[in-house]
Amino acid sequence: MSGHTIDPSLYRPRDVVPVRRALIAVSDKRGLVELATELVAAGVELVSTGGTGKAIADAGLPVTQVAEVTGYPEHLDGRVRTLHPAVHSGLLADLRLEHHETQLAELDIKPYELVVVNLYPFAETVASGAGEAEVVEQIDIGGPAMVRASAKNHANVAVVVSPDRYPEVAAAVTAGGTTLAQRQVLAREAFRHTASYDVAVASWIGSVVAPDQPAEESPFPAWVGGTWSKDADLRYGENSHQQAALFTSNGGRPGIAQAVQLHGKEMSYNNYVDADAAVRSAFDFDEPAVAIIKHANPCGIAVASAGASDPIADAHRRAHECDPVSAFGGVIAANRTVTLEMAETVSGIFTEVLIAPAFDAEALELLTKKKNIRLLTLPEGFEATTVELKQISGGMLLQQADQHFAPASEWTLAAGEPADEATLADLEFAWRACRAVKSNAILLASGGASVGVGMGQVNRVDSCKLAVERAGDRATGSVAASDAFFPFADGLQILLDGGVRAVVQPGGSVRDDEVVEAAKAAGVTMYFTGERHFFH
Ligand SMILES: NC(=O)c1ncn([C@@H]2O[C@H](COP(=O)(O)O)[C@@H](O)[C@H]2O)c1NC=O
Repeated sequence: MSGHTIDPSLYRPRDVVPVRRALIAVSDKRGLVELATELVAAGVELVSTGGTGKAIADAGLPVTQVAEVTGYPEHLDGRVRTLHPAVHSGLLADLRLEHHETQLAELDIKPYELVVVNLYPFAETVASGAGEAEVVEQIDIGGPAMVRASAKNHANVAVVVSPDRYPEVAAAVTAGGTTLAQRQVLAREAFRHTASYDVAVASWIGSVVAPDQPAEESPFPAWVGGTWSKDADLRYGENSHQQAALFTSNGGRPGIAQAVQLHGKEMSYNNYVDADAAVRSAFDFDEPAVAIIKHANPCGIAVASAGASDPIADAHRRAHECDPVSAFGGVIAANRTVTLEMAETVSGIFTEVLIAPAFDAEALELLTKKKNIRLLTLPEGFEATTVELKQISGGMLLQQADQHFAPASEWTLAAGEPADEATLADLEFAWRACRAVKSNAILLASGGASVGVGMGQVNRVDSCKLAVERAGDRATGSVAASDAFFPFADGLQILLDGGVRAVVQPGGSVRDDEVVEAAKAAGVTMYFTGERHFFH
């Protein structure tokens, strides 16, 4: 049977509801005694579950244990405590309806006007690495039931799921009661809370207890849930006629969305997109590295040179030298603390955003003098994304992030002499750096720094032309990486004509022979990696 239909004329209006009786069952006991003290002072009768009731009683305040209300002791190891009509009828009675009031009186059940509940720490227990049995016991049943019942009945009951709301609710109670508008907002918060909680439970059971397929068949469950909360409305989206907002994931890994802004104007939509690309690129390296991004593509990536006195400053200087024209107004990510020396260079260049794990105090002091730069630190616990999501109309695509990287030791020599150690290191740098460049990607590098980047072209020939043109004289003697194979020898020929001396690419084209012949004819070393790094 679906829900009852009630004649709308039967509802008696109810706005301010004075609070006489409150049900409190909280796992997180922060602020509990303060709240209980204010409620008791306002003449409210408190009913509580075991631990909550004990904490209130220990503070010397009067409280009734819920077992006295239900007539049943808390049993089955606490699985059944509040699941009883004496509780739930008191939460669900719609006192705008005369017959609900009558039925409640006939059953001798007293209504609640305030419910304060927070749930067992399910997500925290999962995160702690606890075993299945322990996690199962942290699936709160009675709590969500009370929260949902009270939120449904917000015409009569105020439901509080966060200690942040205690002061305002206590003030309302003391002032004579909660208003309908207040209860509506609390109900909204309550349903979002239980929805997020159930998504966490459903995700855990579908990934840990009963995966839809064995992990070797698919790491993706047949159902994916997630909830996000709005962190900020942004000034506009990609363009000024598009509205946009930043949402942070509830319970996901912290990333750019949780970055802490230390200085500068509000982050824009494009700033977030570029900061994400910058971090993706710079944090792909273990050694000190800097990436400079424009329109989601790197216009300079470098690692510190061996023996540099200030490695991160050195990496930045060399990343900037790749393409100073494009770096104007860029978004920079550094994978190490920003030093004063790096700050001195950055402060001379118009930069939109600089994001790093931290800033030295002198660096921060210098950079905060610049009005236009935004300075951000990455959140604690930041880790690169392992699963990527792309929205398409009617659905989304999920994929594992491109985290597999074949080192030089796994490559095959396809043409020319084996590269010496320094050249091999440069090729490995170029191969890694090019996977942060939108396809078709060609990246020329020298000494652990990009010197020419050809990105996002619809054919590889144009990417080769771009990379060589941007590198200018620096193309001569550089090494090149191509994110996917050369379908013909024409693109490679542009690199060879530009003076590139070693190339790394996946190989695998039906015309590999032609490509290899062109490299051999030019006396150039070429390695095949056997894997590609498309990035769209
Ligand atoms: N079983 C029940 O009927 C039940 N009723 C309330 N709880 C939870 O018990 C906790 C409070 O317990 P205590 O007051 O004992 O610390 C709250 O997180 C509340 O959501 C229950 N626990 C789990 O389902």
